[in-house]
Amino acid sequence: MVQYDAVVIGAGQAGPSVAFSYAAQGKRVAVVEMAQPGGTCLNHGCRPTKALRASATVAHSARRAAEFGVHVGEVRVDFGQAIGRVHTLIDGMRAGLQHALDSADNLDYVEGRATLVGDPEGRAHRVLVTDAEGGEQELTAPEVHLNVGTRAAIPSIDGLEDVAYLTETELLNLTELPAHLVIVGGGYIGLEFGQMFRRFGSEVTIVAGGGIAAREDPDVQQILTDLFTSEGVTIVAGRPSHVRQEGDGIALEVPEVGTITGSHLLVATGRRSNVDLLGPDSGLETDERGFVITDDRYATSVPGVWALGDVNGRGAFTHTSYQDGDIYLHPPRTVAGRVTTYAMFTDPPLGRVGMSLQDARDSGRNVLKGEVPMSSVSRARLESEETGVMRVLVDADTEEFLGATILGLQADDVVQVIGVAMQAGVRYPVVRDALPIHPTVSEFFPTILGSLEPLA
Ligand SMILES: Cc1cc2nc3c(=O)[nH]c(=O)nc-3n(C[C@H](O)[C@H](O)[C@H](O)COP(=O)(O)OP(=O)(O)OC[C@H]3O[C@@H](n4cnc5c(N)ncnc54)[C@H](O)[C@@H]3O)c2cc1C
Ligand SMILES: NC(=O)c1ccc[n+]([C@@H]2O[C@H](COP(=O)([O-])OP(=O)(O)OC[C@H]3O[C@@H](n4cnc5c(N)ncnc54)[C@H](O)[C@@H]3O)[C@@H](O)[C@H]2O)c1
Repeated sequence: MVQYDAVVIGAGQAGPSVAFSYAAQGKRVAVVEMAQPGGTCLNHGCRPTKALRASATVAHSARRAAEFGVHVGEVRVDFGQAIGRVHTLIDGMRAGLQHALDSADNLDYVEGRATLVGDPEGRAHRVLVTDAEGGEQELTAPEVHLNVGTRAAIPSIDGLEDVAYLTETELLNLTELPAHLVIVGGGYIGLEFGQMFRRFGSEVTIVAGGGIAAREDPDVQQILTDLFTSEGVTIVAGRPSHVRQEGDGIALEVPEVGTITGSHLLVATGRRSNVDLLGPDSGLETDERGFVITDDRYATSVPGVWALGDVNGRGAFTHTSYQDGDIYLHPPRTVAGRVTTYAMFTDPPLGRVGMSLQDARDSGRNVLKGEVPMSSVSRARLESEETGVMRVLVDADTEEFLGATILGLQADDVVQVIGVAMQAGVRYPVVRDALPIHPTVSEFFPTILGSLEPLA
């Protein structure tokens, strides 16, 4: 049994920063990781997908080059090379983190799956670590920090377990381009991968229960549907009832549509919490979705155990997870009142913060709406990127920002103008009257905020 001052379980976004900070204060810390340091984001999430997206964007721009008076000849995608670039980048980033974990004083990096095995004497938590060969060691500490994240939630579809389906992890390990990628799920993962693989040259069919980008406003869903369709992606609304292997490929029965066949099947139907991997004796209270319940400084129902990142259900993004670590390390900061700004990295991307139109209608507040189509935004016109819309919602009585939906050029960055204003409690006339840079997308916020109308 090895004693520590703290054990961090999971080397995702929040865990390493807590561990490095503790170790720098002279506390003895163990970081237990069952897969690879960097967690989902670094190894099979944000970073490899955005690196791969960069190749897809280049292919798309090259195909459009003649529109801009640039002639590049035939565009040929070498998927092996594109994915090789991704792995080189990611391996380098992971090696940097691994080196930092291995070389920090007072910090032990322990490979294996951690289970919480109870606290019979009420003094220290016991963490059992089982490595890939079945070897076990026990660690004890008065403090345990959970950063165990989530994994792909696999829907119960008849026959699914008998076919070679992919999650994002296996998809990113392909070295050859799928001839026809069928994606179940039209959320972030389905749309980001769907557009990329289509731009690489795969046939792509998205089977979206509830439609694509189901949480967004109908006009946003329609713009995305039109965009994807124009690029040759097939979108069908429905939920597969049955899946089977058919020759080298797969066949899905979708009651609303019929049979869909493809060479590869990606399942992208949401995430589930990894709290179950901590074993049956963790004693942690969870919500109805299986996420760990915490207070505003991440304390769980078990004294001396904190939960940071996706596993606490307070965010589902790298930036929320990373910030959990930062907030935790800087008391008396709390997560209460955090404004979560986020983006879906289609091209063009969708930037979101706060209320959608439906949320605003449901709020019962006196809401004003301002919007412009991207086709009116001069920067977007100059770059021939006219797809999308900029929309801002404010409270007419309090002048607070309520939300923004920006679909279009640079929306992932542009939306942060409103996100920061909301977090800072800035009233909308301040942004309306601020001086913007020309020609940028953000320069349209004063225009939008100067022409607000009551929400119908
Ligand atoms: C394809 C994809 C694309 C994404 N793109 C974006 C994006 O562009 N922007 C964005 O903000 N977010 C994105 N996300 C979401 C983002 O990856 C997650 O929100 C983020 O990684 C959560 O970080 P975390 O540290 O909370 O958990 P994770 O990154 O999941 O880390 C948890 C770690 O804990 C380890 N672990 C779990 N249980 C145990 C155990 N019992 N013992 C030992 N170790 C354990 C896991 O192996 C893992 O390394 C994407 C996700 C996916 C899947
Ligand atoms: N850009 C980003 O920040 C980014 C990118 C990728 C992933 N992520 C994170 O990963 C999470 C998971 O992404 P995701 O796309 O898997 O989930 P999601 O929740 O965004 O979308 C899943 C979709 O699958 C549909 N669905 C569920 N079961 C189905 C079934 N049986 N048949 C057909 N459709 C079905 C749902 O209706 C939903 O629209 C996101 O919520 C986000 O937190 C973030």
